[in-house]
Amino acid sequence: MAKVTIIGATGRLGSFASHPIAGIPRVDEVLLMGRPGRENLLAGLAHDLTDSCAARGIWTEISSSTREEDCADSDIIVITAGAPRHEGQDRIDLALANARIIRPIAESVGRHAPNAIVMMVTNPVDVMTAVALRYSGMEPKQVFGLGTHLDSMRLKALIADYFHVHVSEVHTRIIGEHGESMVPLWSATTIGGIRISNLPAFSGLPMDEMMQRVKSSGSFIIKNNGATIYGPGDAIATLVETILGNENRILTVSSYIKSEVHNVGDACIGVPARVNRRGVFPVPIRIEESELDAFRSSVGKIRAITGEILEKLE
Ligand SMILES: NC(=O)C1=CN([C@@H]2O[C@H](COP(=O)(O)OP(=O)(O)OC[C@H]3O[C@@H](n4cnc5c(N)ncnc54)[C@H](O)[C@@H]3O)[C@@H](O)[C@H]2O)C=CC1
Ligand SMILES: O=C([O-])CC(=O)C(=O)O
Repeated sequence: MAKVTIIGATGRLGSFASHPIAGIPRVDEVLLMGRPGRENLLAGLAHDLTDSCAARGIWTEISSSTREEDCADSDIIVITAGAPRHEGQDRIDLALANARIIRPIAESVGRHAPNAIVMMVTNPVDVMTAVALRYSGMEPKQVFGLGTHLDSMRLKALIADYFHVHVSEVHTRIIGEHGESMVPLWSATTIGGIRISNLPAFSGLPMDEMMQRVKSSGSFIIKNNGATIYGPGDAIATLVETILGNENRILTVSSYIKSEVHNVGDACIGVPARVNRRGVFPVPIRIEESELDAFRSSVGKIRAITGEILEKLE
């Protein structure tokens, strides 16, 4: 059984994510953490979530705290603390302000829960994953970000809709930045195990429109509904379940890569990784030349921004 801690639990995403996480059978304890001064909010949330467990007929212990040391003994720590973007902003615009929030959180997690697996969600997620890795002092396999997993799921749903097939028949992947420079791997996209380029309807596939839709999903939802909650919340829960179930699924998460993709690396970025109870393990892959050029440029962008941010934090 496992303890999952959510840091940033009073926020819109943190509070929603706690709901599916509390329902995962291998989770027996959920700790909702927030900043000092938020005790009442956290207590109310914990009480409501306890009621939700009762209504679902499950027994998960829900607690709340503003004391850093209480994250000790966590198996997984999900970090959603930090500012969200507003209409018109790019995720990258949040980098310095959120890095200043994530640094002390990462230091505290490294001190109190050095054996946990840390899932970074705060944006810009690739840069924040690097900040968490640096300041927690933990190993790369232990610290990863939600990366392009949600983007990959968004594309998967669009492809399933276009080909009129069940979503589980579609395998696809977006790698690179969780942001403008993300790279769809059309060469690795299959339906029922068949490459989509071998299917008759492929010639009409509106690839550019689909990618535009994926890239603008976050801003569309923020503009119309204030925040993205259900998509990322359930994506977070899927990852928690994959880790605790030691499932060895290949999911596209932000991990530190040295040179796993055609010698491109030295950044935390969305890549296919094997996810299990010990953490995340990027899978060395070969991709097509045009995809590689785009991935190289995405890695270059994130490496440069990460370098600037880490320098400013020193
Ligand atoms: N990677 C992804 O796919 C996604 C990432 N996000 C990111 O998750 C983060 C949270 O989003 P929301 O929950 O919508 O925002 P929110 O504003 O509702 O919640 C933010 C949370 O961060 C906490 N916080 C703010 N400043 C803090 C500080 N100085 N120290 C400690 N905690 C602090 C707040 O108390 C609150 O709990 C944002 O950075 C957002 O961009 C959101 C959706 C998807
Ligand atoms: O768009 C945002 O700012 C939130 C996010 O990362 C997403 O939903 O993809």
